[in-house]
Formats: sequence, structure tokens, C-alpha cells
Amino acid sequence: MESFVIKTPCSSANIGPGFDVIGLALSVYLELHVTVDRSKTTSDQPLNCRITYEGEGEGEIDLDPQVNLITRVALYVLRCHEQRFFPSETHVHIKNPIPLGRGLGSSGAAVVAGVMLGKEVGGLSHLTEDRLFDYCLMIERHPDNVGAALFGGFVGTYLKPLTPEDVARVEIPLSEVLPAPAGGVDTGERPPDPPHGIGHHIKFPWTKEIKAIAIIPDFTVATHRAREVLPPSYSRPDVVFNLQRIALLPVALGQSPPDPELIHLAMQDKVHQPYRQTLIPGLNEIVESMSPKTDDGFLGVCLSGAGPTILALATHNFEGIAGKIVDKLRQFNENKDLKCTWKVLEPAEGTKVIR
Ligand SMILES: Nc1ncnc2c1ncn2[C@@H]1O[C@H](COP(=O)(O)OP(=O)(O)O)[C@@H](O)[C@H]1O
Ligand SMILES: N[C@@H](CCOP(=O)(O)O)C(=O)O
Repeated sequence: MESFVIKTPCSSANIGPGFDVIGLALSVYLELHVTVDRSKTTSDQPLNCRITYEGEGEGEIDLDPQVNLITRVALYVLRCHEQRFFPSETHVHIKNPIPLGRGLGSSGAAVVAGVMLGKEVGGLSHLTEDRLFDYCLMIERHPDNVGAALFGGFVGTYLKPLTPEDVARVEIPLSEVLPAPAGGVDTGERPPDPPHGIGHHIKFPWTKEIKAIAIIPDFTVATHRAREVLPPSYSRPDVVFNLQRIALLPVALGQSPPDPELIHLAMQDKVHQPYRQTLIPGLNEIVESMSPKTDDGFLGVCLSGAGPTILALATHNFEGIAGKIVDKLRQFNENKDLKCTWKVLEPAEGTKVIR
């Protein structure tokens, strides 16, 4: 019996001005506890795989390996390598503490863990981390979450200009990359291989005095919905505003001791947050009302990913800062008793396979 654990961090994408570019892996981990019993030459499980699940989304996430995002992604990797099923018999126990649809990269973590699962059960040791990134980008098409979850730390991610043929390949509809389960019928068709080197990343320094407070309201915002509210184009002043700040952000967050005024300035955004505040009542008021002058220990604040989680950076006074943000969220939400949880998180290592 072979067994191993795949551990993948959650992530906070964008971090102010870095829409679709910057990602921060944080210390809450999706774990896949995998066993492969190759002595069982036949299996009555669909695709030879049994899934069990605990944690966020328990009872809600589908445990059919043809439907579950993690196993569908693993199958995509396997099928690109002429393997149509999981090895007999695979058991994947998913432990998920990452809340779903809250802007903490649950789907990015699921995609990265799924790609790693495909690599491990398929014996595909030639797949490097960079190549795994290509597979992730065929599924989650913005690179910030999957880049952070795969490589870890505070990362800048970018997509390489592709040849017209490769552009056509990465624009293949997701339904062809991860075919919907057609009544369990396996057509035998090989899915499209990812082009090589779709995305790249660079690691930025992060000074250890800075902690990330995630304030997580008890409602969901689906990422695709939060992308639909964004405009198709931007004014030059708004683009220049973000460019000026993104040039500061990686330096500002790497400096020790941190410079609160610089960080506060560097975390402002005009590309996604102003449009998403309709989905996250109180976001604008939080951003406008908090500063290092008014709030002890506070460095800056932004929407985490597509929201609704709010990410505040601070050196101390975590409870005071989180409490103020929770109060504002309740003040502007229809539900004045809106439940919110908060956690102080640290930058995390990337995806690991533990044997
Ligand atoms: N551990 C998981 N197992 C299976 N599917 C998952 C898992 N985590 C997330 N997902 C899928 O991703 C969806 C959430 O993705 P998304 O809207 O992008 O929000 P998030 O900000 O949490 O990434 C869930 O509704 C679910 O379909
Ligand atoms: N850059 C993306 C990030 C989405 O992150 P998620 O954690 O909400 O899935 C965006 O802002 O749309």
C-alpha cells in the first residue's frame, strides 16, 4: 500500500493594486490523504477512485471522482499521459479548512492539489513545478492564486505572450479541458495538452514583522460573478494609479522595519475593488476609513481575491483592527448580525508531497 499527503496552502490574490498578478500563499492548508492499493487489481469504485471529505464544504462538495474538481483535474493530467483512470484502487481523503467562495483561493488550492495528485498517482515524475503550473493555468486562468498555492510565499505572476497556435490551445473552452461527466461515458479522447511555459512567477521578499489578518464574512461571492462586474476597459488615470502603486508594493512589504505610510499607499487600487464593492457592502468605507494614523499597528487593507474576505496587514493590535472591520461590514450589510470570523495568518510554503 502506497500512501502520501499533498498539502496546499490557501491564497490571497491581488493584494491591492496587483489584480490578476500578485498572490500571497497563507497558512491554512488543504490536505489530500491519498492511499493507492495496487494489490486490488479490480475496483468497484468509479474510475477506481473513492473520495471521502471533511471540513469546509462537507456534504456540499460532490464525491463522485468524475464531478469533484480535485479528481477531475487529476484525471486531466492522467489523460494527457494516456492514463484513463486512477490506479486501482485509489482513496483520496480530502481535509479542507479553506472556506469556499470567500476569496481565499479554495478553487486555486483544489486545482493545484489536483494537478499534483495526477502527477503522483500517475508516476509522472518528469513533470516539473513549472510544467505543473501550465496544467493549472489550463483550468484556473488567472495565475495569481494557483501561482501562490503552487510555489508558496509572496509572488508576482505573469503570462508569456504565446504563439497564435498556443493562444488557440489555452482558449479552448474549459468544458473540453475538464469534460463534464457525460453519464460516466468515457469517450477515450485525449484532452488538449497545455502549451509549454504559459505562466511564470517571481518571488518577492516578505518581512516577518507583517502579519495578514483575514476577516471572513459569512456569505459567498463566486469568483466568476465578481469578474463579471469588472469593466472591459479602464481610463488612463486609473491604470497609472495602479502602476504607480504596484511598483512600490513588493519593495514596501519586504522592508524591515515596515514603513506603514508607504504600505498603506502601496495597497490602494482602482482596477477591481471600486467595482466589487457592490458585492461586498462596506468595502469602500473600510478602505477609506482606516490608516496607520487612525489605527495602531495597521499597515494597509484590501479585498482578498474576489472577496468577500477582507485582508488587513498589521504588525500588532490584530483584535482591534479585525473588530473595526467586522463592525463596518455589519454596519453596511443588510444583516446587522452578519457572522464574521477572523484569523491571523502568515505567508506559507508552496505545495508539498509528504511521504
Ligand atoms: N476542496 C475542494 N474540493 C472540490 N471543489 C472545491 C474545493 N474547493 C473549492 N472547490 C470548488 O471551487 C468553488 C469555489 O471557487 P471560487 O468561486 O473561485 O471561490 P474561492 O475564492 O474560494 O476560490 C467551490 O464552490 C467548489 O466548486
Ligand atoms: N485575480 C482573481 C483572484 C480570484 O481569487 P479568489 O480567491 O476569489 O478565487 C480575481 O480577483 O478575480
